Amino acid sequence: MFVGSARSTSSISKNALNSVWTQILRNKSSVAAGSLKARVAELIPEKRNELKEIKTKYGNKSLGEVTVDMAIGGMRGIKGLLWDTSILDADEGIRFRGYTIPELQEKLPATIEGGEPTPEAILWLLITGEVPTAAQARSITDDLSSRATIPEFVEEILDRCPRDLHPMSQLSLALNALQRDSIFAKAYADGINKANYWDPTYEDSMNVIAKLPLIAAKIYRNVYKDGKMGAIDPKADYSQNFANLLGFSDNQGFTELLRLYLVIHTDHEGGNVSAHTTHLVGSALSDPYLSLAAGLNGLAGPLHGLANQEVLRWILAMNEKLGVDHPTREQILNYCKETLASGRVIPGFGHAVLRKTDPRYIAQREFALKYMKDDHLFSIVSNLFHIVPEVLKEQGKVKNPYPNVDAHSGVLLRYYGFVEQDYYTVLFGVSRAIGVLSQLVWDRALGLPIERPKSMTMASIRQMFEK
Ligand SMILES: CC(=O)SCCNC(=O)CCNC(=O)[C@H](O)C(C)(C)COP(=O)(O)OP(=O)(O)OC[C@H]1O[C@@H](n2cnc3c(N)ncnc32)[C@H](O)[C@@H]1OP(=O)(O)O
Ligand SMILES: O=C([O-])CC(=O)C(=O)O
Repeated sequence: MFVGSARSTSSISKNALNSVWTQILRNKSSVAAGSLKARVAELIPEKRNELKEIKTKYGNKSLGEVTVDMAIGGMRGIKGLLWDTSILDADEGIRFRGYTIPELQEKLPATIEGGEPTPEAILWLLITGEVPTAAQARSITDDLSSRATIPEFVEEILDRCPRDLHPMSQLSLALNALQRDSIFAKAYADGINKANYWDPTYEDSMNVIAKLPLIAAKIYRNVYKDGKMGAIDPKADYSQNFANLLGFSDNQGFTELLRLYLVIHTDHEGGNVSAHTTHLVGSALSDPYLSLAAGLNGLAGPLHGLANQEVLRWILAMNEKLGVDHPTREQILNYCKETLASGRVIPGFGHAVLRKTDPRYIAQREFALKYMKDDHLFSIVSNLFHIVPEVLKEQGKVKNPYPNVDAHSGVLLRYYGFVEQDYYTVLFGVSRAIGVLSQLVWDRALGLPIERPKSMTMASIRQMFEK
């Protein structure tokens, strides 16, 4: 029996899986009226028609030129993906279904009066494109907590992991193991009609999102604490439950930070490594567990999500090296120059698409100004905000010298006593799941095909232009 579960967590047997799927297929009317799933079902014909119309009207139009530099340079700037849940403007930053972060903070339901919006609310928004009412957001809370169980064998796998196996590797391992219970994989094996792929994809995606706090907290409690964990409280929201499971139940500041963190990290259009990988692997009809695990393996890279652990490590290493808590401007400048001179990047700065300060950084800065303006590490982050861009600009090659989302998060988490920086990317992964799985439901609903771009050899590029 898994300690974090709200109800029996004995492994879902083959028969149980069969009956879940049979129920979904036979009893569509069991989808509660007004639920998120019912809304998705209503939107699907509309969206399929919209895509058909776009293909008919614009199918043979060009989205832009592809140069040899683009093919060699990480496909930067190539418009080659369909991704509806969010879009990034190089100067303005991210919009989630058309809304900026301040707009989300104004419009999405919160748990506390005037507080941060909830991940449940953005999940509804990302999947439907519609701002949920408080009752709709609450229905997601209830749905997720009713799905929040994990089988005993997954718990055992995590218990057997050595403590020095990186938390992101453990997360990926656990997701791959949970795949045994994929409703999509079962439905595919049973010969589901492709028109219905979205349904088990939705079920798997909601299950994954619901189970992630349990898995993530289990990893945290095993690696850094005594391995014991509380239970899901069906009355609490997703972030409160996650905070409880991690062992931060009395820390309201941390829970509120978690709400902000889990909302702003969800999605960053389709081309980033974690989103693109989830989409790519999903395009082979690998189920949501396998697709997300692949995406999170990409998130675990230091140029992507892992930068949020690297930033804090880098700041703390600076303080240790200098033997001070409040380094001067000159000391910070020299430390940045030393980092660059040793052939390393300054973590938390630069971006493949953004060309201005990341609005997710600004949202976190505002949170810090509200709740922890006198924290000494926040003052270092504020100094870096001004100093690093100067140093990077001097180099003359960095396209965006400004801070990204990862430059801030570690210092906020540490302020609330969440000090284990090697774990931070797991929080990012829990959040990113919400965005990439929302899109995955639409990938299957819209019948998007297997992804397979053309590659070139050096010889074939020469041949094209040297004839
Ligand atoms: C959630 C996220 O994933 S946000 C990004 C998190 N990652 C980081 O913060 C790591 C630090 N930043 C970086 O390494 C880069 O800015 C990236 C990976 C985010 C973007 O990479 P690119 O699109 O290739 O950046 P760009 O075109 O500006 O790179 C040009 C050169 O500047 C360098 N550069 C870019 N950012 C930095 C930086 N923060 N510090 C030092 N050098 C940098 C690149 O390494 C590259 O050098 P090279 O020509 O010798 O290979
Ligand atoms: O957009 C990117 O390439 C990286 C990023 O900020 C994210 O995925 O959140």
